[in-house]
Amino acid sequence: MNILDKIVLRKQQEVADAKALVSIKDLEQSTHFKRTPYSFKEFLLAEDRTGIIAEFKRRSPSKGLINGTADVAEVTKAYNYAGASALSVLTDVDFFGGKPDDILAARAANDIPILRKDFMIDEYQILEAKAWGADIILLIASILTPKQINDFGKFAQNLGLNVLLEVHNFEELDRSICPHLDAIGVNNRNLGDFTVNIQTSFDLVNKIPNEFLKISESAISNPKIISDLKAAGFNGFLIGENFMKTDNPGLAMQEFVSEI
Ligand SMILES: O=P(O)(O)OC[C@@H](O)[C@@H](O)c1c[nH]c2ccccc12
Repeated sequence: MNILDKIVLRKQQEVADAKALVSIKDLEQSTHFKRTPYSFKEFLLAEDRTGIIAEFKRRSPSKGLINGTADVAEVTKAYNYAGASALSVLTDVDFFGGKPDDILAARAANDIPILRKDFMIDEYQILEAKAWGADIILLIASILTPKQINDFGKFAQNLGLNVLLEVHNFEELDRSICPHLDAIGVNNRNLGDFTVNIQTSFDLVNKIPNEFLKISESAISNPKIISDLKAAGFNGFLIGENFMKTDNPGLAMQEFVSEI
C-alpha cells in the first residue's frame, strides 16, 4: 500500500470519529458558519499581494518533523504581513501534525483567505472547513472520482467556499475538470512516491483552461522561479517547507519575497 492509500484509509476512520463526536447541526450552528468566505480570486490577483499561498505545516510523511515549535497564530500573521494572498493550514492529524484548532487560531488572527489543507473524502469535512472559518477547500484528483469532485465542488461552492482542485498530471486534469472549481493547482510533488519536479507545472499550465486560477504547488524554494511561473501563466504559488523549516517562517517569507 502506498502512503496515499494509507492516508486515505486513516482519514476514513478520522472522519467517522469526528462525525460521532460533532453533529452536522453543531457544525452549522458555529459562529464562523454564518460568515461569508473571502474570495480566493480577489486576494490572489490583488496588486498589493504576492500570489503566495503560505503554508503552516509541522511535519509531513516525506520530510518527517519540519517544525515542532512554531505557533500558528504568530506564523500566519507574519505570512499575512509579508504579503501572502492566502494561508494554507494543514489539519491532517496523523501524517502532518495538524489539528482543527489551527484553522480557528489562524482565522482569529487574520483577515485573508484560509485553505483547509487536508484529504477531503466526505461532505462532512467541507462543513467542518466552513465551521472552522476556512475559505477554501482542497480536492485532490488522485484520491477522488470525477463525480466526487463535481459533487464536493458544488457542495462547497453552495456554502460560499472556494474550491482548489489539485492535479499531478494531464490525465488527472483531463478527467477531473468540472464547472464547480475556482482554481487548479499543479502539485510538483507526486503524492504516491514524493518525487518532486517543478517542470510538472510548466508542462501542465497551458492545459488548464483560462477560466480557472492557476496555482503551482510544492518544492518552490528559489524566489527567482516565481517570475518564470508567472510568465508561464500561474497566479499563485503554494509554499510550505521552505518557510516552515526555518526558526522564523514569517521572516523567511519576507526575505523570499524581497528577492522575487
Ligand atoms: O512544503 P512544500 O514543498 O512547499 O509544499 C507545500 C504544499 O504544496 C504541500 O504541502 C502539499 C501539496 N498538496 C498537498 C496535499 C496534502 C498535503 C500537503 C500537500
